[in-house]
Amino acid sequence: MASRNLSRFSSFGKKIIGIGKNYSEHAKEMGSSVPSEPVVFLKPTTAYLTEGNPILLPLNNDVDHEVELGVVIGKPGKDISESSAMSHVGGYVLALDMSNRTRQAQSKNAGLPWALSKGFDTSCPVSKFLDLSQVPDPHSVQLWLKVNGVERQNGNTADMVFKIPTLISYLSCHMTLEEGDLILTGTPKGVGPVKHGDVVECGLGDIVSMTFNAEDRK
Ligand SMILES: O=C([O-])CC(=O)C(=O)O
Ligand SMILES: [Mg+2]
Repeated sequence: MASRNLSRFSSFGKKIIGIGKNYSEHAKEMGSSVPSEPVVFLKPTTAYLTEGNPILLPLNNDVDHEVELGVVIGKPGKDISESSAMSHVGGYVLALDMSNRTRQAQSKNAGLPWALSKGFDTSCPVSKFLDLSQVPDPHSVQLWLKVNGVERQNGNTADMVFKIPTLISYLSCHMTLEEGDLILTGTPKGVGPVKHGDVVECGLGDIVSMTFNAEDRK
C-alpha cells in the first residue's frame, strides 16, 4: 500500500466508520432485527487508542466491549463496485468499538445519532497494522475477547451479514473512502460491561492479540 503518514499511525488513522448489527446473533442479543442495509455510524479520530494506554470509561460508567475486525483502506475511491472493492483494502487491524450503552439507548429512544455513545475519547482501541499477507482470508478469522481472563466473545467473521466488498461498495456510494480510513465491521455476540480495573484482552485468531486496562475517567 502506498503509505502516507497519518496522525500518529503510519498506515491508518483517518476517519472511523462503524457498522452496526452486522452479526445476526449480536443483533438478536440487542433486541434488534437484522438490518436489510448496513447500519453506519462514525467515530472521531480522537477515539483511537493504542496498547499501553487505558480505556477511559465515561462518567456514567456503562460501557460495553465489542471486538471487531477493522478494515483499513489502502486505495481511495468513491462509487466502488463490489467486484473491485477488495483492491481498495490496504490491511487490517483488530479493534474494539467501546460503546456507552445508557447513552446509546437514550439516543435511540429519542431518534438521535450515536455520536456520543460511540465517539468518546479512547472508544476505539486498535492493534498494530496487519498487512494483507497476515490476514489472507478476512471472512474466516476468529474474533475473541476476555475480561479478567473470562471469555465473553468468540465468533467468526464468516458470520458477517454484509461482507467486506458489500460494505466498501455501499459506503463509497455515500462518502469518499480515503487512504487510512478504518471500517469497523461489527461485533459478534457476547458484548458485556467493562468496569474500572478490568483487563480486556482480545484477539484475531492467533494473528494478533491486544490487552487494555479500563479506568474511570477523571
Ligand atoms: O452498538 C451496537 O450494537 C452496534 C454495533 O456497533 C455493532 O453491532 O457492532
Ligand atoms: Mg460495533
